Amino acid sequence: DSIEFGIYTKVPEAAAALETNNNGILQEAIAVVSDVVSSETSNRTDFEIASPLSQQAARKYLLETVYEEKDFVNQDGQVPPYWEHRNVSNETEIHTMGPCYMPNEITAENWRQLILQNEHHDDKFEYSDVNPLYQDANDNDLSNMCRPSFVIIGAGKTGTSSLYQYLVGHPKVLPAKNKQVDYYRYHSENTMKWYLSNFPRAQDFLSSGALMTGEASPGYQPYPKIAHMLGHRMQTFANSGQHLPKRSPRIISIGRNPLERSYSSYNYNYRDPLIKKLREEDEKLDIYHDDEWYMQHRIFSFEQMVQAELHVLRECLLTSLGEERTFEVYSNEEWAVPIFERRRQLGQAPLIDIETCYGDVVSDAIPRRQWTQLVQDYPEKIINVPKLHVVQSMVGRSLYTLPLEWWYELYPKDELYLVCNEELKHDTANTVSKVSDFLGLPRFDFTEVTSKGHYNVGKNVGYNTPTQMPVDSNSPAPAASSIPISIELKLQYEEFVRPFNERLFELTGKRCNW
Ligand SMILES: Nc1ncnc2c1ncn2[C@@H]1O[C@H](COP(=O)(O)OS(=O)(=O)O)[C@@H](OP(=O)(O)O)[C@H]1O
Repeated sequence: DSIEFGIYTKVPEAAAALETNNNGILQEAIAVVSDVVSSETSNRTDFEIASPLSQQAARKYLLETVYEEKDFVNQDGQVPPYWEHRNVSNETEIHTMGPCYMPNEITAENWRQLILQNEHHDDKFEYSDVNPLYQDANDNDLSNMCRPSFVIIGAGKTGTSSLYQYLVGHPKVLPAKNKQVDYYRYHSENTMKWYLSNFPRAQDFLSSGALMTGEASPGYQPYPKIAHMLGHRMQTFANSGQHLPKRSPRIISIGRNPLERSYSSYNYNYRDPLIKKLREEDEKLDIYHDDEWYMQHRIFSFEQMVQAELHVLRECLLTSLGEERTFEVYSNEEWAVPIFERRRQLGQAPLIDIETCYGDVVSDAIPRRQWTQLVQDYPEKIINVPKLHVVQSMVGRSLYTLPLEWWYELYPKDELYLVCNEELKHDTANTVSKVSDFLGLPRFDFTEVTSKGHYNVGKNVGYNTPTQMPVDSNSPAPAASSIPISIELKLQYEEFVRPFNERLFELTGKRCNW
């Protein structure tokens, strides 16, 4: 009775609908007025509780309880990813749940409950529980799950952990289960459902009023196939029966002084874990050596490794070898061939997959051609480490433009953003603010968040357990001048990387101080 009272008094069209038996309009009307009705009577009927909630009504609730219109368009007129939605008549409207798939069979009552239940959340977000081994998980049902709105793709050792921690410090950004989900790099055989289970759920968005979540996996950037797969999968699953906008997340990349990045990677991916491992083995035999001893006897120096790699890269990139090998690898990729062709016609630099430069395994002892001489000259030194692909490309991963040229081919230019590590270091809060503006987030003062410190500094090992270092403690990263490399080799290195830096600045329209 109370429902009918509401309809007849508040929505005259519904009365007409009832008379003509037009059930569709009636349902809509019921949903729209149900909150008015519920405030008028505490005795709601079962009929109302079970009525399906229309998108329009759901949005109305959201705006009354969780969001404000101004959340959906920031001070620069930017809309956070996935919140903009064009309806059938091509008018822009806000999508009901932005990056999230609507909970299944949502009714007026359980929608209200979702919001109410979570009103007093305590920053602990829930993540769905999807077993990665369960390959048949039904990707058609992604209800309740939410997509990342940004992905920090790299480069490794440029400050990705810090930038991620700073961004999730924004009150409207929720963290992923781990900073580094690595889905497209190490788990791409898993379902999309598994990937999304690494992000907070629709309930968490509703309870906190968040606008987005995201992740940071520096293993994505170097690989052209990941550049393609990420966009392709996100768009394929965009609709999943719910007509979400067919968009990809925004892509963020950080560049850092190339030599400093190489040195950070040398320490983190090679020297430190290797010393740790060798020392553990020696300790079992009651032997103790200091770091210097290991550096002298068991570990290749930074200088030696840079020299070996530079040799291979010159051979590959200063000739047409890299181009030819890349073409060979990608000539069967449907998505890549037209890009090659178009660039050729426009006279643009050919795309290169730098991984093709390093060649195959030579033997058990020599995992890559570039180290042949080194391993023969110093047989007691060790080159095989667990993250060998990172070590083999210590210089290569500082040639940021090579992979990014692929990403820029595959994503709209205004959905990609380059951060300079040096700006992140010296003008931290401002730099994070600019990234936040790019993401369409409402303006927020990051000073308190960024002053907590630097993450994943120096000797920290483990991508998912960032160490935090106060910003005012001694600056973590060594200045380029204290990197153990001869002046001659440093000059060679710098001369080699310079044209690639320039290409990067031109590509991105942004110049860093190196
Ligand atoms: N705020 C800020 N500004 C500039 N630089 C910073 C910042 N925070 C961390 N760092 C330095 O970044 C290095 C770690 O980078 P990542 O977190 O991307 O590493 S990882 O690839 O995820 O392991 C690591 O470099 P090194 O210390 O030289 O190894 C950090 O010291």
